[in-house]
Amino acid sequence: MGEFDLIARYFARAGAVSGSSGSTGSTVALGIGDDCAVLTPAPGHQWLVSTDMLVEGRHFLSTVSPRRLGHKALAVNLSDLAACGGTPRACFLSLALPRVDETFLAGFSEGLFSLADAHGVVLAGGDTTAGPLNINITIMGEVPQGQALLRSGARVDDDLWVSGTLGDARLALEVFRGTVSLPGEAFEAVRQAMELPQPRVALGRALRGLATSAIDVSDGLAGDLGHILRRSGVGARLHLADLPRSAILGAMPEDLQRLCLLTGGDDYELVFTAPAQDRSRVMEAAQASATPVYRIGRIESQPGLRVVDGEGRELDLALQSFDHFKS
Ligand SMILES: Nc1ncnc2c1ncn2[C@@H]1O[C@H](COP(=O)(O)OP(=O)(O)OP(=O)(O)O)[C@@H](O)[C@H]1O
Ligand SMILES: Cc1ncc(C[n+]2csc(CCOP(=O)(O)O)c2C)c(N)n1
Ligand SMILES: [Mg+2]
Repeated sequence: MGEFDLIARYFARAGAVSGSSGSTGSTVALGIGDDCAVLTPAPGHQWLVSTDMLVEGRHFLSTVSPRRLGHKALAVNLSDLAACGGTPRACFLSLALPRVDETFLAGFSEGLFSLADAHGVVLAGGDTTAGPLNINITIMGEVPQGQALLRSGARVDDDLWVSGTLGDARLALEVFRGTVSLPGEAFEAVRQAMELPQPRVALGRALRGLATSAIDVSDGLAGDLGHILRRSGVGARLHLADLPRSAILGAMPEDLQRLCLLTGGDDYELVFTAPAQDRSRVMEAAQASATPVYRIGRIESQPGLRVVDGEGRELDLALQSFDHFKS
C-alpha cells in the first residue's frame, strides 16, 4: 500500500475530505485532500492551538496497543486544550511509520477516531512519512474572545484545586521498569491510567470565567504547578494528605506515593486556582462536567511551593518533575 492509499483507507473519513462540503460541520470548511485545510472560526471566538508529539521509548512503550496509542496521542492534545478552557474543533496528525502495518493502522485510527468523535473533533489534515515511529498531533479549538484560561492569573488567597486522581500513570511506569510489583488486576487499573488518559475538556469549559489560572498535569504536579506560580508571580502551600489518589497508590509506601503524586507526570488532570468565595461555583462546575475536583492548597504571596504534611509541617523535598533532558 502506498502513502495516499494509506491516508485514504485509515484517515480520510467521509465528511472530513475536500469536496464533501457541508458535512463537516461549521468549523472545517475544507478538510483532508488539498494543500491546506480551511477552517472558519465562530464569530466572537479565538482559536486555541496546541501541538504535542509522542516518541516511542520516550512517551510510550512498544507494548502499548495501537488502539490505546491512537487514543493517547489525541488525549494529550485535548488535555492542553482543556487546560485553556477550549472547545475542541479540529486536529492535524503527522505520522512517521517504519512500515505499512495494517493491523497497527486499523487499531491506531480506531482509538484516535473514537476519542475524536466523543469530543466532536474533525481530523482535518496531517502529514505521513516513513521513519522511526513518531506521532504528532496539532489541535485547534475555540474560546469566546478573551475567555481562555491562562497560567498567569492566580492571586494570593485563591484556593488551589486538582481534578481526578494523581500518580497512577507513574506507578504503572515503575511497574514496567521493574522497580515496583503489583497484582494483575491492580496493574491493569494503573496501566489504564497511563495508556488511556481521559482529558478534562468538559471541566475546563465549565471553569471559564471562574478559574483564575489553570494548567494540565503532564510533567508532574510540582513542576506544572510551578509554571502557574512563576507566571502568576505568587507561591503556594500544598497539603500532601489532601492530594487525591487511587486506593492502589494509597496502599504503596509513603516515599513512592510522594514520588508519584508530586513528580510522576502523565496525569492529564487539571490544576487550577479560584477565589475562595467561589468554592460552591467550582463544585457546581465539577458536577456539571461530571468530574471530581479536590481542594489541595492555597496561593500565598511568598514565591515557591511549600508542601506540608497532615500537621502543617513543611516537608523538605527534592522535587524533580519530568524533563526530557534531565530524566
Ligand atoms: N520547539 C518549540 N518551538 C516553539 N515553542 C515551543 C517549542 N517547544 C515548546 N514550545 C512552547 O513552549 C511552551 C511549553 O511547552 P510544553 O511542551 O512544555 O507545554 P506543556 O503544556 O507544559 O507540556 P506538554 O508538552 O506536556 O503539553 C508552550 O507554549 C509551547 O508551545
Ligand atoms: C516509556 C515511557 N517513559 C517515560 C514516560 C513518562 N513521561 C514521558 S514524557 C512525560 C511528560 C509529558 O511529555 P511531554 O512534556 O513531551 O508532553 C512523561 C511523564 C512514559 N510515559 N513512557
Ligand atoms: Mg500542558
